[in-house]
Amino acid sequence: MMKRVIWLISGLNRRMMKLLFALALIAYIASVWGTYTNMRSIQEHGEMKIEQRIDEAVAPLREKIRDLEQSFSQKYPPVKFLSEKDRKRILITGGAGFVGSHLTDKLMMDGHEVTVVDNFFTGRKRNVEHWIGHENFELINHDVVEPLYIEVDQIYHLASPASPPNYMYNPIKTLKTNTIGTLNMLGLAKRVGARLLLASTSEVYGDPEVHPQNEEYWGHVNPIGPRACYDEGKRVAETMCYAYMKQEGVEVRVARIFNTFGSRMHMNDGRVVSNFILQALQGEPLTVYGSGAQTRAFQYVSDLVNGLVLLMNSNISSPVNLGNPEEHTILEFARLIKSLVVSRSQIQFLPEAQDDPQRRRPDIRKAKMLLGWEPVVRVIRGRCTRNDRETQLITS
Ligand SMILES: O=c1ccn([C@@H]2O[C@H](COP(=O)(O)OP(=O)(O)O[C@H]3OC[C@@H](O)[C@H](O)[C@H]3O)[C@@H](O)[C@H]2O)c(=O)[nH]1
Repeated sequence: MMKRVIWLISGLNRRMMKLLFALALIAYIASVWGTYTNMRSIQEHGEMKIEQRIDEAVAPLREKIRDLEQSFSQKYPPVKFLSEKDRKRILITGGAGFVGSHLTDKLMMDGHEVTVVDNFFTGRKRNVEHWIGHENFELINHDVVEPLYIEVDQIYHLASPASPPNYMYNPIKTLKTNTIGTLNMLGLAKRVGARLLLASTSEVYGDPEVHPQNEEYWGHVNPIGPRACYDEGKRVAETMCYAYMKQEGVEVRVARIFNTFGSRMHMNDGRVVSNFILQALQGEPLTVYGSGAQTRAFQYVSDLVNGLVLLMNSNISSPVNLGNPEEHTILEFARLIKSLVVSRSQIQFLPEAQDDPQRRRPDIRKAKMLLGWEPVVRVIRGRCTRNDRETQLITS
C-alpha cells in the first residue's frame, strides 16, 4: 500500500516536474524573446538617435552649402571689364560707411579690385553686402589704428566717424583714428608705393571768417572745443600727408569734403538731413539748433564720389574742396524738408551747438578748373523716404 502511495506521489511529481519544466522552458523562451525584442527596439531607438544627431550636425553644413550655391548664382551689379594694365588694387578705409560704400560701388562697377577695411563703428556690413563673394571684392574687419599689411595701388582713406554726435561720442578714439590711423595708412602707402587720398573736411575751416571758403584759407578752429577731436584730427591728418609727401615722396591727394547727403545715411546718424527727414515723416518737431540762421550747402553723394575719383586720378596734390555751393540757412532747410514731406511738424528751436560754424559754403573754382568737376544734383527738388534703417532725400 505504502509503495503504491509512493509510486503515485512520485508519478504525480514526475508529471508536476514535467509541467514545471515545460512552464520554466516557456518562461525562459518568453524572457529570451522579450530581451531580444527589447534589444531590437533599443537598437532601433539608438539608430534613430544617431541618425537624428547626424542630421543635427549636418543641418548647418547643408545651410552653408545652400548659401554657397546661392552666392555662386547671386547677381552682382554689372561690372566693367578692365585689362590687367588698367585694373587697380584699391583699398578703401571706412568703405562700409555712408560715403565709402558709394565709392566702393563706383570703383567695383568700374572694374577695379576693391578691398574694404572697416571697424563697423559707424559703417555697416549691409552697405556693401551686395558685393560679398564677388571675385574683385574683399571685406576686412579691421581698425586702422592697428597697422595693416596689404598690397595695393591706391588708398582712399575715409575711416573716421563724420557726424558730430558720432565723432564727439568718443573724442579720444576719433583723435586716434585720424592721427594714428592716418600714420598707419601713410606708412602702408610708403611701403607699397601706393597713392593715398585723404578724406578731409570743410571742418578744417572751423567757424570761418572767410566766405565762401577757398583752399587758401587757413581756418578758424577752437583747438580745445568739443569739435576739436575731428577738426584738429583732420588738420593734423592733412599735415601728415604733406610731411610724407615731402620727406618720403608719397603721392597724396586731399579732398576737403563739405556737407553731403544721400542713401545709406543711417536714421540715427544725427546730422541735420537725416534728423529733419525722420522728424518730418514722423510728424515730430524739427529740431533747429540756435536761431537757424547758420548756413550749410549740401551735395549729393554721387557728385562727391565722382569728385573723389577724379581727384585721386589727377596730378593735384594740394587740397581741393568738394561740395555744392547751393547755400541755405538751416531754418530754410527745415522748411524745405517740411514742404517736401508735406508734414504738419512744428519747428522747435533748441539751444545752439557749441562752436557751430555759422556760415559754410565751398568755393569750388579749383575743382572746376583743375578737375573739370562740379555737382550736378540739385537739392532743392526731391522727395523724402525712409525704410527701417535709413532716411533719404531723393533728388530729382
Ligand atoms: O537736428 C539738427 C541737427 C543739426 N542742426 C544744425 O544743422 C547744421 C548742420 O549740422 P550737421 O550735424 O548736419 O553737420 P555739420 O555741418 O555740423 O558738420 C558736418 O560738416 C561737414 C562734414 O565733414 C561732416 O559730415 C560733419 O562734421 C548745424 O548748424 C547744426 O547745428 C540742427 O539745427 N538740427
